[in-house]
Amino acid sequence: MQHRNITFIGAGNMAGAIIAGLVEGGYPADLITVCAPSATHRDALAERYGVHSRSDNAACAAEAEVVVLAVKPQLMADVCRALRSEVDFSGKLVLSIAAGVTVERFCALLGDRLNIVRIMPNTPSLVGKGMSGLYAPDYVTADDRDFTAALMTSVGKICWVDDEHGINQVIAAAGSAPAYFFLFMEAMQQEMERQGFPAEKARLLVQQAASGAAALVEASPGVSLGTLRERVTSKGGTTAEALKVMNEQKLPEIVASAMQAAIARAQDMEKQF
Ligand SMILES: NC(=O)C1=CN([C@@H]2O[C@H](COP(=O)(O)OP(=O)(O)OC[C@H]3O[C@@H](n4cnc5c(N)ncnc54)[C@H](OP(=O)(O)O)[C@@H]3O)[C@@H](O)[C@H]2O)C=CC1
Ligand SMILES: O=C(O)[C@@H]1CCC=N1
Repeated sequence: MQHRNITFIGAGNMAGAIIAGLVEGGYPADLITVCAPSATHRDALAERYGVHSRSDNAACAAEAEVVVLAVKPQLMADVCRALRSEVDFSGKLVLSIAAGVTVERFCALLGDRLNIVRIMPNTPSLVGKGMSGLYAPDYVTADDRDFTAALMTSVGKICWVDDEHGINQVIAAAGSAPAYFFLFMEAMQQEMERQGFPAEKARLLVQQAASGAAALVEASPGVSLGTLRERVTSKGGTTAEALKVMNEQKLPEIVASAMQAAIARAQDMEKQF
């Protein structure tokens, strides 16, 4: 892949996960700068991955070919206004990983026809197992799209969406989704502890079941998820009883409502931020 000079504005959980995945995947650390007001997170990334750590957003953005906006959505407008007063974004590629801040909003904040790609990543990028949705307005060049795709492919898999609303749907299915699985796994671990297993053993059982199931899905592209489920579910057996409880208590409906709530929140944020 091409290597460009990248500045991350924000050094939090998601920026850190992408930086870790990039550097561990071979992206030159020397080409990455991370900017945040306090030294705590950015210096930890600098120490761990060898990237540059600085506090001056505008100076770092001005020197970069690629600026990754990785602050919380509610701070994005203030951060962008401060950048715009000092940085000329023409000729730069801007990548936003924020939920709920649209291309239209970024153009209003940073300049018309801003060269921007919206990315919706997730934290498993940290271990090279990320899933990112990507959206770019029509005028973004093939070269910039290819660079962004290669960048995010180096920390996981990618999926382009044609319509910007697709980013909100990606949030529901991938950006927020690790937390759904963690909640499910936490509940399983807690029940095993109630059953008398020590925490460490309970976690191991749950962790291996989850990562094994995910690996099996990945290794069986032609097999539906329903079929994989059925292969575990012996007639009259234990799994059938467990799934009966989950269906009686409407787990599929709960999941659907939760995903719809994530999408609705992203749409609210688009109006708010
Ligand atoms: N967490 C996730 O799983 C995902 C998050 N996202 C998106 O990523 C973005 C960041 O989220 P997340 O990493 O979780 O947030 P965090 O709260 O972990 O990190 C936010 C970072 O922004 C920094 N920051 C605050 N103010 C400024 C400023 N004025 N200039 C530069 N940096 C600043 C903070 O600095 P300091 O280190 O000094 O506190 C911190 O490093 C959000 O927009 C979110 O929607 C997208 C997909 C998944
Ligand atoms: O919770 C959030 O808003 C962000 C976006 C997706 C994951 N975390």
